Amino acid sequence: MPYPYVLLSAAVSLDGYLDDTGPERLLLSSPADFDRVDEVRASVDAILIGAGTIRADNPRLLVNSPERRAARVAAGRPAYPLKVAVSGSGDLDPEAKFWHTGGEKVVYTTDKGAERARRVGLGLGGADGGGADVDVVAVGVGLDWRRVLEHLHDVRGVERLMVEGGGTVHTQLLQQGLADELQLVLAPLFVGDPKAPRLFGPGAYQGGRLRLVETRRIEDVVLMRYEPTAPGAGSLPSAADRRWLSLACELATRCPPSSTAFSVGAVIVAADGTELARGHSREGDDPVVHAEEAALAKIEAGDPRLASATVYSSLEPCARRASRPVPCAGLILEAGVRRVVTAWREPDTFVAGADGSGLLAGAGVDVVVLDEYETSAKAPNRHLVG
Ligand SMILES: NC(=O)C1=CN([C@@H]2O[C@H](COP(=O)(O)OP(=O)(O)OC[C@H]3O[C@@H](n4cnc5c(N)ncnc54)[C@H](OP(=O)(O)O)[C@@H]3O)[C@@H](O)[C@H]2O)C=CC1
Ligand SMILES: Nc1c(N[C@@H]2O[C@H](COP(=O)(O)O)[C@@H](O)[C@H]2O)[nH]c(=O)[nH]c1=O
Repeated sequence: MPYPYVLLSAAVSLDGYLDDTGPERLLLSSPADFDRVDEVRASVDAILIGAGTIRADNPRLLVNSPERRAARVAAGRPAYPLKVAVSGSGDLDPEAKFWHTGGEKVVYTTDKGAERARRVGLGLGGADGGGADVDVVAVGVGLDWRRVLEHLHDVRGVERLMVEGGGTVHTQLLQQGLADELQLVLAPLFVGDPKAPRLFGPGAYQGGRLRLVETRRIEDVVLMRYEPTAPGAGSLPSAADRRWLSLACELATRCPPSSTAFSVGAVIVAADGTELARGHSREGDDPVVHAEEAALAKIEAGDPRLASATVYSSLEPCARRASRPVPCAGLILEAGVRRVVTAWREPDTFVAGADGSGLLAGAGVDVVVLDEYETSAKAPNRHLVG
């Protein structure tokens, strides 16, 4: 199920705090950085915050620039992005500015939280009750982030989601592998108060390093943009899974053309997000080598990282082949890899009933098919499959 692209945005002090404990919101960004944040807001379909930030900051979360709002409208979009809040308790002040400014609003909350929110007038559609255009979505006894993202994508049409904190929300989205990008601004000041909120709390983060994609000086602050790299676990896809699979699809376009074989790309990634190898069909001087085979051949047999690695392949690994004794599904099993992410199930073009995914799953491998990448995986094979 596709999710929106999730962009986490925050500003922190040199000692890692999001705010101080005073009554006013701490301004960490510089004026030009606040303008950059406004630009990012104008580029997204929705902005999400946790109820803690509504209670602490009473934010409006608007696109402040009239020019940017006009450009959105000219492009057929609403002037303001959808505003999204999450709350377990439903302890939401109906007078908060969040509900009375900007465009549409939605709050995801528990069944009990929804009752409480409705008791104070949210979601009732009253002209002056604060519920005017707030959609209160009850999600059951607990809030499952995947369900929230799915709902935002499928029901509200959100393709790009900006998350503006606070720390509780950022921590969960990062730890659950649901963040596509982190935009972090480092401000040259200290908070020094251990009671102040931190950006990231304790818990299980991805091992290894995130990918640094950009640094930018903006007046006296520095913007750093990172992408998480760690594969998901088991059948649950992570945001990084999508990025790696997208790379596999891109590698497929580099294959020497053929009218008798598919063009496929593959990447093998360790559990901590380190790329171990990549390959594509017919690479080097080998006219029959497959992508997964080419990638696996670059890793020493018995490499201890293989047991917890993920193989990304634009087309599912082959189950049978004439040109080699062992098909790619077999090579993956021999290598001890236990997780495969693919975009496209093999059609009957060359081998009838090929079921590499079934073969792998039958041997206990987690096979994840992200069919939203199928079109991209097929692109270099259009002459074969139409
Ligand atoms: N410098 C910056 O860039 C930013 C700073 N901030 C600062 O961060 C602070 C607030 O951070 P924090 O207190 O962590 O609050 P958050 O904004 O992260 O909100 C946390 C609340 O969101 C709800 N929530 C989050 N996850 C779940 C879940 N899985 N299930 C149910 N409910 C959930 C809960 O609401 P409930 O309690 O209603 O159940 C929870 O208490 C403020 O001081 C603010 O100024 C905030 C954003 C950006
Ligand atoms: N303090 C702080 C941020 N705080 C974020 O901005 C929100 C308020 O926005 P607005 O309603 O437009 O005033 C606030 O609730 C929180 O999400 N953001 C940043 O980029 N840099 C900062 O220094």
